[in-house]
Amino acid sequence: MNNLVFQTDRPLDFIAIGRIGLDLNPNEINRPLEESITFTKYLGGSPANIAVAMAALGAKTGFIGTVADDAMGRYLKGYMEGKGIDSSSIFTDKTGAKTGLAFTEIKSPTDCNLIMYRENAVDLMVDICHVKEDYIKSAKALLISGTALAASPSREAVFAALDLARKNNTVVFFDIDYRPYTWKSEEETAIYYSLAAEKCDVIIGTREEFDMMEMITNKGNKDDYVTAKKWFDYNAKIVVIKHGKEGSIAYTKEGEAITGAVFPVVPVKTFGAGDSYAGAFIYGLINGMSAGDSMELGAGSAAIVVSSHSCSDAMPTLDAIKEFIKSYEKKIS
Ligand SMILES: Nc1ncnc2c1ncn2[C@@H]1O[C@H](COP(=O)(O)OP(=O)(O)O)[C@@H](O)[C@H]1O
Ligand SMILES: O=C(O)C[C@@H](O)[C@H](O)C(=O)COP(=O)(O)O
Repeated sequence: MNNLVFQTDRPLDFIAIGRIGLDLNPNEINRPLEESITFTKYLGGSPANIAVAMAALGAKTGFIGTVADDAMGRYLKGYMEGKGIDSSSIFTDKTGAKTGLAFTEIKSPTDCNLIMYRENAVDLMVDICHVKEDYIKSAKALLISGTALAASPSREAVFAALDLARKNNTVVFFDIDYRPYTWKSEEETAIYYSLAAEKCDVIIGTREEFDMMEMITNKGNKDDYVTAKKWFDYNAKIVVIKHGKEGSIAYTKEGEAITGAVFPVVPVKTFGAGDSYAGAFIYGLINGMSAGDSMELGAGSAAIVVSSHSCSDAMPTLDAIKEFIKSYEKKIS
């Protein structure tokens, strides 16, 4: 049981809107990117990764977004379809915009960086006309992620999706997903993030992401509870603040503070922790699990994904997460 109300009579469990792009992960790891020679291409983009995570767990999943009118766009749409994700709202852009690229650098298990190529990024071409009320209404939950607020027309499309979700009792999750690329300034980011967060039921972000979002209204605050409480005065029912390998804490509007489980591992790379955590956490909540149990599922999924070379390709099934948690607990007992 948790404090969210999901409409049970919906054909889809979950829809995400926003970024879908490519991750190019070096095959020669534990060295600077300058020394990496070959790369493996994976589907990437935080909301797309979360959609893949949900589908791997068995959720009926859809996606709203735009892909390039070329081989990379076809690859990404085809990949989603291959995972059983409904692609009826994945549109092919005709303006010549290109797929956003994320080159990951895996210097060591804990020192990882990202270079994003996002000039004229096609994922930011998602437009209000791509957001259909019937589609939003067909799902129990909608996920928006912050980077889609960085520019028009994507910004307006996300706000339209938010309003339609609220009108139709589709529960809205907000993954802050702060990526400095494509934003003009930190102040601009904080303002649009806050306007979106006010409308959301569940907000998920790292401590640093909340610091960014609240830089105008809660400047200098480092207290997780003060952070969470601000959003309960609007529409939030759960606020999750992530602290990397130290774990996470969730606050509920009813006054609970839940410390999330964490299954520390020596990772291959740090990427993908947030997206896999979000996917399994949301899956748990939609399936009636408590916030604490959902956080445990998220932490198990994240431990598996950081131990793998990719994000999207490594998203685990429910059985794989349960098996991982069982064997982890056996190992440390
Ligand atoms: N080295 C690690 N070992 C095991 N679990 C991890 C590790 N790093 C992160 N996680 C899990 O992933 C969750 C989200 O990670 P975090 O790094 O805070 O998110 P993000 O990737 O969005 O920055 C954490 O709460 C934790 O459960
Ligand atoms: O979101 C992107 O465009 C890049 C991702 O695909 C990337 O792999 C990544 O950084 C995952 O983010 P995280 O889960 O928050 O670590």
